[in-house]
Formats: sequence, structure tokens, C-alpha cells
Amino acid sequence: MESIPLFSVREIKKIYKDKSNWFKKGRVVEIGPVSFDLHRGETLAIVGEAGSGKSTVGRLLAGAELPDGGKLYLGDDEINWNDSKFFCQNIRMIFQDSQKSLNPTVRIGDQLEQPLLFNTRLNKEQRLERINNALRKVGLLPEHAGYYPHMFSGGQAQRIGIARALILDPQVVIIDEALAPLDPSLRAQVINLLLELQETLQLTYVLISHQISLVRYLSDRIMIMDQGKIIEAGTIDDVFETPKHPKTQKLLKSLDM
Ligand SMILES: Nc1ncnc2c1ncn2[C@@H]1O[C@H](COP(=O)(O)OP(=O)(O)OP(=O)(O)O)[C@@H](O)[C@H]1O
Repeated sequence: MESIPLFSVREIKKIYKDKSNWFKKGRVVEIGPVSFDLHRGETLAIVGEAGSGKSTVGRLLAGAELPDGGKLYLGDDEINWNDSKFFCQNIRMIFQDSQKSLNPTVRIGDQLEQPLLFNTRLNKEQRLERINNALRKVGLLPEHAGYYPHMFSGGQAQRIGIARALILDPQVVIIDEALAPLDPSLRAQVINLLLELQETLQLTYVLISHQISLVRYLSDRIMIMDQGKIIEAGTIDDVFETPKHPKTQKLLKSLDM
């Protein structure tokens, strides 16, 4: 294993003023601090109940939200939080509802072309080649570029979400609850696809899920969050075999293992 981690996260945190209801008005919600190191090709799962802060961490990692503290490094380089182009090119996110995150009025090919237009200097022919390759990588066909989102099933839409995340050849991919909405057989297919892509492209994944059962076979390490804090972290085998925190033990008990 390489000695320098590919992706290092140091004490990132986010502070929100809770506006969710009148009684809690003014209450401060603090997410983090969160720190971890990931080597190239590894997967970290972030697991926690609704509201534990995992999606906030995902958005911070992808540069979609600015933190109230902390640092990110890709290899040796500290990432500038305001460098959205750098985030676009290196750290991408796959969302839960691919169908909804696609623009219904724009053909898939044009949606895949947008990040290439904004972030690369490829010419039209090169862009088309990238789009065809991205579609093939996720098990779709070049002719699918001419289709509109509604012409795809949920599983295919998820594949398009993956193609879109990979089109700029990122190093880190944040997968936020992207497996939860799929039925078990489709989910197995998407998990296999993610594992295959990870191996061929040496991708580094952060997998965010509220279902601990979904992450076991995809992850090397796991971090459990509760009320904005990390309550347990370790290798997947250690945490599954000897969970230390009572909440982790409860999450695992609910698995019916
Ligand atoms: N934009 C925001 N403004 C104010 N509070 C927020 C904001 N985003 C998240 N929060 C608060 O931060 C906490 C964590 O939310 P977050 O969505 O990160 O949790 P989560 O574990 O991903 O939950 P879920 O699975 O429901 O998405 C919650 O208390 C939420 O109300």
C-alpha cells in the first residue's frame, strides 16, 4: 500500500443554526470534527441514522458546501475550498435519486457533455468519444446518449448518474445513499458495477448510507456517526466483529445476523 494517503480529511466541521422548528430556533447543530485517511482504491463507509450528519460530511467532502473549519488533502496537496473546478475534476458525487438529479428536458448525451464543456478543452469529437466511453463503462450503449431521462428505468438512471460522476475521471467518488432506493437485485448489479469500476479505474470511494447492511461488502473501513459526531471508526471486520459503542452494537443487532 502507498504510504501517502490519496485523500486526507482533517478536522472538517460545519455549524448550522437550527431553523427546523420554532422551539429549536437558535439551537446550534455542529457536525464534526471529522478526520480520516483513505488510500487509492479504498472505500470508507459513513453510516448513521437520519440527521446524524453524514450527508453534510459528504457535501463538504465534495466541495458542495463550505466548512466552518478543517482541511482536505489530495495526495500532498491541500485543496482550496473555493476551487470548485478542482473539486469537479477530482471529487464527484453520486446521488440517491439519479432520475431526479437529471434534467428531464435534456438528452443524456448533452447532460454528460456539460461537465466536459466547463472543465476540459476537449473538442467535439473528443467529447463524444468520452461520452461513449462513459456510457459503455456503466453497461449502457452509445445510442443511449440520444435518449431523455424518462426513457430509462431506475437502475439505468443510476448507471447514468455513475457515468456522469466518472466523466471527468475523478479520483474520489462520494456515493450518497445511492443504493438505498434500488430493489435488491438492481442494487446487487449496481454494487458489482461500482466494485468493477473501482478495480479498473482505481477509484477511492466514500459511501454514505443509513443502512449498515449495505456497506459491508463494499467497504474497507467504516465510520459511525451520531448527532454530528463520529462515535466509532475502524476496519469493517473489526467494527462488525467487535463493535464497541452501544449504538453501533444496536445498529448491528438490528441486522438479523
Ligand atoms: N442547510 C442546513 N441548515 C440548517 N441545518 C441543517 C442544514 N443541513 C443539515 N442541517 C442539520 O444538520 C443535521 C445533520 O443533517 P444531515 O442531512 O447531514 O444528516 P444525515 O445523517 O445525512 O440525515 P439524512 O439521512 O436524513 O439525510 C440535522 O440536524 C439537520 O437538521
